[in-house]
Amino acid sequence: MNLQVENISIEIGKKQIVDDISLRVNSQQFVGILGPNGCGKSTLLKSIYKVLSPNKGYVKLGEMDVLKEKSKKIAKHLGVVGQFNEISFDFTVEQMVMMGRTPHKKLLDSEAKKDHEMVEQALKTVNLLAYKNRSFLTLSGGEKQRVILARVLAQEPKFLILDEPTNHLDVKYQIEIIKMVKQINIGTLAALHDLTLAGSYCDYLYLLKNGSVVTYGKPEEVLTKENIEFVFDVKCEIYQNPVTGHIGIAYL
Ligand SMILES: Nc1ncnc2c1ncn2[C@@H]1O[C@H](COP(=O)(O)OP(=O)(O)OP(=O)(O)O)[C@@H](O)[C@H]1O
Repeated sequence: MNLQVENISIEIGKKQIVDDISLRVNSQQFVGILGPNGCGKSTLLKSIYKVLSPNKGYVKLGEMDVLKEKSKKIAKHLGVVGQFNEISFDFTVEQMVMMGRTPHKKLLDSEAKKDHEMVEQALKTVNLLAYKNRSFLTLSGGEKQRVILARVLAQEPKFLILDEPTNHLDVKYQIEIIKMVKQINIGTLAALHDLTLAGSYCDYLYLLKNGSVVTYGKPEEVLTKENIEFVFDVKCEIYQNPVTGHIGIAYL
């Protein structure tokens, strides 16, 4: 499924947080949003997954007008991994992942064989099957993040929104999660902080500053020393990593 975001502006308490942003993610593309803390990445993503109403603009997911469509219909197609995954009541890992099946069920539907199979498969993928009866609240930050990803996998989405999906994860799981998401091979829009990771795995990047898009394009077009200094206020040199062949960044 593809995503089209047109002229989104979001004002919160008279402050312009997102200023006329348009972007596109084609189906099967992995697109990254980069920018400093507070530049509006999460706020923009929230407006796409309907937690926040923009003041202006529209969002199309496939043929659906996201801002007008019912949340349940959107949830059948759109999976979201947010930045904070805290919950107040405790659930087991299995119950948390089963919640991903909710958009596919009718009112009072019980859990069918297929739901259990999907949950098991998703837990296997994130390497947490052995944790299925553990209490979610007792997990580490990285384990929680993987459970949330399993919940999204069980949801069988056609498009993914990820807000710093590698938060809390050690280097092994950072890479695994990104690879896993790429393997699902559906349109994905992800806010990321790690520029090297973004440069290695994203097909396309949008670079934000103060709520606006500064530039966009392929990683090698966006991750230049001039753009990085302008947006993040740090000096660096860009090189080709001799081992991976991807973009390397040496901060000065
Ligand atoms: N509900 C709110 N009320 C007031 N200000 C808000 C609200 N939500 C976001 N903001 C402000 O909007 C700006 C953008 O926040 P946002 O969370 O979108 O940034 P971000 O780019 O995702 O940052 P980070 O990289 O730190 O996660 C910040 O200055 C934040 O304080």
